[in-house]
Amino acid sequence: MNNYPYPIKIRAVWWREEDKSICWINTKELPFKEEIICSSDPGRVAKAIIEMEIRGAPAIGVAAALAIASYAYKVKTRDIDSFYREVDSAINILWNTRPTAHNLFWALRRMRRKLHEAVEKGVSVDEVVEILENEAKNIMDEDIRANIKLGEYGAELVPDNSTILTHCNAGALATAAFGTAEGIMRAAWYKGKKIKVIATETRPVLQGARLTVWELVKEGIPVTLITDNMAGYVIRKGLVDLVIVGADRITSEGYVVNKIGTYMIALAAKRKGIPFYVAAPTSTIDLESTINDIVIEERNPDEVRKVLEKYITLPDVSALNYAFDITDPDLVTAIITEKGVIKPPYNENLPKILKK
Ligand SMILES: CSC[C@@H](O)[C@@H](O)C(=O)COP(=O)(O)O
Repeated sequence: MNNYPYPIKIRAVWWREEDKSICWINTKELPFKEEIICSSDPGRVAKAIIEMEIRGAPAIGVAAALAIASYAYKVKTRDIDSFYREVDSAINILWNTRPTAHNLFWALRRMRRKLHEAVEKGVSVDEVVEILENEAKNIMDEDIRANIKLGEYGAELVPDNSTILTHCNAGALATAAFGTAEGIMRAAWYKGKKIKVIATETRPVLQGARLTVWELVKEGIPVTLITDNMAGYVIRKGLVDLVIVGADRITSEGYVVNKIGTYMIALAAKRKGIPFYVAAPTSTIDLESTINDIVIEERNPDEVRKVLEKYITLPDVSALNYAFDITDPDLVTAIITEKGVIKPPYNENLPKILKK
């Protein structure tokens, strides 16, 4: 297991075998400090997700699954019904952390299904614990493999010597490893394509400036940082050949929910006539949902009033803090998944690809 065709230099979340705990790199501290935290407490992992120590839709899903597996080892009771109730309430704690990232619910549903099936079969608590560990490890490994696969599909769409604009962090730190949008950049880079990246800073949490820049520098891929409000101008000026972003949720019609600011970039790309690609594993696609079901997370307005914990405005000014926005399907050139590149019409082609 774990034979990946490319170097895996950065992991956002992983399993620590010695004490069956989940570990993560605290992205709140990057790029200044590489702090590793390990825990088996679902409440602690939930806090890490809410406060964005762990963030990025696929990473959140993997972390939630590993947290459940780790907690299962710590449950004391050997009575299967009490065990079921305790693990089920841990699932609920993680369920109520961030409302937009589809991968969270997808991963927790998988864990709950395994728990339910095992208990129905009448197996022992120790066996269920092992089943949960295997399922969580599968979710993690599948995420890494999906990113590599979609990275390879996407790399074929990246011209040599091109400049890619990306928004926020859809990198290794937003997934179990390798990244989605950045997975494409990594695959293109390892295949020898000379690419350059323009990264937006991504206010208010600065994932682009703090995380994307750190990752790309570590990889040796040339990166230039811009403020979010420069994106329109650099696209208009012809400094960008293509845009690649990640996604937190994709609806059945092909609406893309991604980091706030994505929509403005998609509009500018359309106007300029350059491709706007969305990179996401199929675990981000929710065929059951339509645009009416999307819940956009609203975070503490203090994130907008502050930069790196320091107020930049009057502390009591009214501020909005939508964490995500919605990009219409007609602005999306293609959705790149581990099952292939999906072109419009998305309402017809998404279900076809997902059934593969
Ligand atoms: C691969 S996750 C999707 C990303 O493009 C992006 O929206 C993102 O970084 C997630 O947001 P975050 O709020 O940091 O969890």
